[in-house]
Amino acid sequence: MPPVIDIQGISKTYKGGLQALKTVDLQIGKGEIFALLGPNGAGKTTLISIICGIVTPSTGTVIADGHDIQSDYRRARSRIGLVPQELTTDAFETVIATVTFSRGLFGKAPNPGFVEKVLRDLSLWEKRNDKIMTLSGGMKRRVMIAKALSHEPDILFLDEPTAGVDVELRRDMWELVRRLRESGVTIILTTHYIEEAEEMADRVGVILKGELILVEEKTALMKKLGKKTLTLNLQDPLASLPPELGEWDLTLRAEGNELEYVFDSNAERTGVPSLLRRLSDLGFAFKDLNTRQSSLEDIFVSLVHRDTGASVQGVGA
Ligand SMILES: Nc1ncnc2c1ncn2[C@@H]1O[C@H](COP(=O)(O)OP(=O)(O)OP(=O)(O)O)[C@@H](O)[C@H]1O
Repeated sequence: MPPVIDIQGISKTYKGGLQALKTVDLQIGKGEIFALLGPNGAGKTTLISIICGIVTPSTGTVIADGHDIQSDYRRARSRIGLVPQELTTDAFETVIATVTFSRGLFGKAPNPGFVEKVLRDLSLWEKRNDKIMTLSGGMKRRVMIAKALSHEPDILFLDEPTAGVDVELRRDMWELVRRLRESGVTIILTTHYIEEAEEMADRVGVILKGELILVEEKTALMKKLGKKTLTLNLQDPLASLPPELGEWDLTLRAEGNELEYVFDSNAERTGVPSLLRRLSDLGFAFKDLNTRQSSLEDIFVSLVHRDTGASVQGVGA
């Protein structure tokens, strides 16, 4: 099946010379949930804006649902719904008028039944006659999604969909995204909440300094790069790491009360049994132990560190 979005050789240098995107090639399949991760300023919004035809690329082509976003803009754009990062709504209009008007902008015939369904799906029906300025921030964000869905797009972009919304609304949005995917909509989202990508995405792309450094199935990524951490709660605290334990990658935490060992869970020899044996030989007793699989966030942070040597800002819940 051909991809629903085909990005070939896209790059962007803004006026003034800043290269926001190096050459990006990416194909996204129909019905996929694709999460684009990256620190602030990595180029996520630039890439989304190019795919949606809002920013002109310096090189390359984007085909959305069979239509070239530049030479066949209107048809390509009509297939796409975009929920931008910024809340941009007509504050004095009612919810229903705004969403109905958005549909008209794409040349779609009026369909009050469809608008009602969108508003009900987003729990906005009760608020349909309220002016947007009177709504809470979370409700306004729902209105942005309703606007983006008003013309029945089959590709939906969500740029930081849950930034600044409470946990309950975030869960509601995840549920909505899943329902949309079940109805065949392809979803591309950018997020700073890695938990969001971990929860929902089929595939993950990591963008750093304008470069797409990795695109991978989420489960494969977590399996491949995932590490495990073994934590031992010591009976008696240690002042420092004994040199006899030098062959293991250990860290002393909690004022010497916890010994942490990070290991590759896919490796043939994890080093766990030999570590436990050595501890016992040395007479170090422990009260408890547990292991934890690394999260997508751990993986992301280590990737960013590896590539930039810098700390990651603005990442994480
Ligand atoms: N219109 C513009 N003119 C010049 N430079 C721009 C413009 N828009 C973005 N940039 C620059 O391009 C780079 C990428 O920005 P972009 O907004 O795409 O990043 P982002 O990954 O979406 O970041 P964030 O997570 O902060 O939203 C940044 O250095 C930004 O300052």
